[in-house]
Parts: sequence; C-alpha cells; structure tokens
Amino acid sequence: MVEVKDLYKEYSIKKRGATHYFLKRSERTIIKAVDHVSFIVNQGEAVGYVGPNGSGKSTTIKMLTGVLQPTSGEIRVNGIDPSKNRIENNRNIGVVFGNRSQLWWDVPIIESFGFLQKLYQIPDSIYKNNLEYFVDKLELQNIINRPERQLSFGQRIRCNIVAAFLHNPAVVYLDEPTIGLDLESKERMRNIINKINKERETTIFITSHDLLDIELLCNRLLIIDNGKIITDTDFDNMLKIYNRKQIFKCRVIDKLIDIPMNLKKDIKVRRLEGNHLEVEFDNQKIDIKELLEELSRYVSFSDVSIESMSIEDIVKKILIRKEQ
Ligand SMILES: Nc1ncnc2c1ncn2[C@@H]1O[C@H](COP(=O)(O)OP(=O)(O)OP(=O)(O)O)[C@@H](O)[C@H]1O
Repeated sequence: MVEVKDLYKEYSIKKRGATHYFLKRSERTIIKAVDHVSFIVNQGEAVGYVGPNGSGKSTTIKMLTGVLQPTSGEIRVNGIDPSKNRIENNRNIGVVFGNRSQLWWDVPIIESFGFLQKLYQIPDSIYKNNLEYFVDKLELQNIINRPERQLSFGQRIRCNIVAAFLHNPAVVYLDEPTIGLDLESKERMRNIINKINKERETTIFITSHDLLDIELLCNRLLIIDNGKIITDTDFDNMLKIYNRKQIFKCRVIDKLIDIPMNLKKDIKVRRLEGNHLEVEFDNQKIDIKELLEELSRYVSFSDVSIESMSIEDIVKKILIRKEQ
C-alpha cells in the first residue's frame, strides 16, 4: 500500500543576477513542484498519474522511490518511509524510468540481472522462475548475453522491465515506460505489465503522456496540475460520466449560415477546419434526430460518423474546466 499525506516539495532556484552561493530568500524563486498532495493506493491497484509537462509527476515518483526527500508531508510504502529507509524500501519496489537505465552499460544483460539477484538477495528458485518467465514473454533469448550498449532503445527498455520485476516487488513505479517505443513493443510492454498486475497483484503506479497506456493498464486515474491533484477517479466511473459526451463528425458540403460555437445547450462545435466539422453533444440530453435537425439549419453535410470521447479528450476537458 502506498500512503501519501499532504506531500509538498519545493525547489529553490537562483533568480537572475543573484551571484552568491548562499542565497537570501529574496534572491531565490520557489517552485512548488508538488503542492500538498494526498492519496492512498491499495495493494493490487493500477493507478495512472497524469498531467501536463511540469505538473509534478516525476517529482512525486522521485519522492515515492526515496530519490528525493519531501520538503514536508508523509509517505509510507508498505509502512516504510522511502527517503529515510531507502535500502529497505528498495526491496519492496521496482522502478522503470523510460529515459534512464538501471543496468550496467558494458556488462552482458544476464550478468546485470545476476548483480541484481545478489543486491536484492533474491532466492535462486524465484530468480530462475522470473528470469525464464520474462525472457520468454519479452523475447529476450537473443539479447541477454549482449551488453546494454549494443542494444536498441526498445530492447533496453524491455531489459529494464525485467530488472524492475525480478525480485517480485509489491509496488512498481513506471515513469513513461513506453516512451519512444514502436507500436508492437508498446503492446508487448502493456500486456506484460497488465498480466503481472492481475496475476501477482503487484501495485502499479504509472505516468505516461500516451494515455492509451493509462486506459489499457489502469483502473484509477489521478490527474495532477501545477502540483495539485485535481481529479482522483475510478476509471469506469469516469468513462460512464464522460461517455455520455459523443463526437459527431461530418464533411460539410455547403454552409447555409455561419455556424456558432454553441449551437443549442449541450451541442458544441469542437472543430471546423475546411470542410471537416466536429460537434460534441450529450447523448442523454440530445437525441440524434434533434442533433441532425439543429445542424441542418446551418450546413448541409455527408460522411457522418459518431464516436465516444477518447481518454485524451476527457483529460483535456478536465484540465480546461479547472482553468475556467
Ligand atoms: N531539479 C529541479 N530544480 C528546479 N526545478 C525543478 C527541478 N525538477 C523539476 N523542477 C520543476 O518542478 C516542476 C515539476 O517538474 P516535474 O519534472 O516533476 O514535472 P513532470 O510532471 O514530471 O513533467 P514532464 O511531464 O515534463 O516530465 C516544474 O516546474 C519543473 O520545472
């Protein structure tokens, strides 16, 4: 279980023109990277931690893994304070940073795994089982005898996934685990993370700008913006609320009169570019016949389709609504 209470982290950066090594408060700018955040993640949950660039995701993960010390607030991961008991905490957790490796650059991958076995004191039987399982599932047979420096980016990430899961951690943090991967590698990665989460009840805490990762892997979504959690929601519940909103797309043949952004209450123009028109409507309040009648007052159209909102649309909407 991951318990986070009133977590706060500020960075202090030098103002332009400040010259001294020890700076007065007036010579520093304070950035509130994580601003009094609280949440609990139960064992076996898969939580997506999502937000715009600079919203505080990596800073949170660094504090959860014990790399950074909070300015104030409390973290307990299975009862352990990560920054005070880093070694003990490391036995419980696995970490994958999409842009950083935890393997040794010049050493064959299998030897890196061997070092990790010693470091985490993984019993031989567990190590052997896990190694066989991951090598097979991630198709690493032909790469584990080569050093990391000889591997492609995708192969390196796959090896790092194994490194994170070898010691059967209770919690795994994944920071942009599929960044830079091709579609097939992303799918393979998601499948294995999903399987481990379901079969071993490993808690998964994942940040990704690819919201399909979140949609396919998580059952709960935390949205952070400017260091604050603005949404903490069960995924199914969120979809139920937002899937009432649907997107009507069509090709405009002729414009009769200028189309306003808000047609009727609950019908909004999302996009009008060239002859491509997209309209958002609430399917609980507006039926299709009513929508078509309303649109026909402004345009004639063809090639009609209706789609549900993507997770990306929903997150954007939540972020925009918060700004207003
Ligand atoms: N070492 C640092 N020193 C000063 N400010 C920092 C430092 N690291 C991060 N920040 C600032 O803290 C805020 C949060 O950054 P963080 O890296 O946690 O965001 P993020 O949500 O992970 O962003 P991204 O999606 O771009 O990776 C940003 O304003 C960032 O500029």
